[in-house]
Amino acid sequence: MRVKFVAQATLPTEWGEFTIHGFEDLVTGKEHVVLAMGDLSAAGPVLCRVHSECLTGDALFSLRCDCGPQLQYAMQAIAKAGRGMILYLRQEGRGIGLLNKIKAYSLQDLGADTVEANEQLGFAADGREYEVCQPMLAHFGVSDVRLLTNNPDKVEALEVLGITVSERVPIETGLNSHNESYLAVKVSKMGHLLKR
Ligand SMILES: Nc1nc2c(ncn2[C@@H]2O[C@H](COP(=O)(O)OP(=O)(O)OP(=O)(O)O)[C@@H](O)[C@H]2O)c(=O)[nH]1
Ligand SMILES: [Zn+2]
Repeated sequence: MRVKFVAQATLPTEWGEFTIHGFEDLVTGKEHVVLAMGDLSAAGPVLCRVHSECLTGDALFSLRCDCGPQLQYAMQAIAKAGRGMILYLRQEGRGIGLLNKIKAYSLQDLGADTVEANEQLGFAADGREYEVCQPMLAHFGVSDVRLLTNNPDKVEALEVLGITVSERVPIETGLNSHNESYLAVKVSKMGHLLKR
């Protein structure tokens, strides 16, 4: 088994009451969480966000990226729908870890873009993997999702795992003057589907 469910509790937020479910990743040792709301085992695809950890954006209000606003948007959308889930995966910095992401930011301060900085450090542009999503979704009896993402690779990664992505729901938010070129590179080099 890839993950072990450990505990759950209520998590009241500004937008409504979620439940938080903690999982131990038995391959990486990471502690992942799911925020859930509503009856996930009911019929019909579940509104779902697979969010990769970004300490700087999710918790420290950084304007370098769009992660914080995307997380808030997803929580609000799920609260509005009354049903949905966020898989919060601890793969910081597209899998390279927090300290390497800070090294990458340092190279970006000198002119590299988000992809070049990773490559200069000897990493792939995106080192994330999504295998852990399959057993986490299965824990909730979910096999069909409406996925909040702009990243087609993420849709494909879930489909390869046997998860049905009935719909890709765009999550375009958080544009500011500091992340404009960063988001443009996600479109031009990483294939993200952003209209702006
Ligand atoms: N290495 C690196 N990681 C970054 C950088 N900016 C954001 N991240 C990480 O990227 C991850 C989020 O990935 P994104 O590319 O923003 O978006 P996505 O998850 O692929 O796609 P969406 O579902 O549309 O949000 C988080 O783990 C962030 O910590 C960066 O400049 N360098
Ligand atoms: Zn971020």
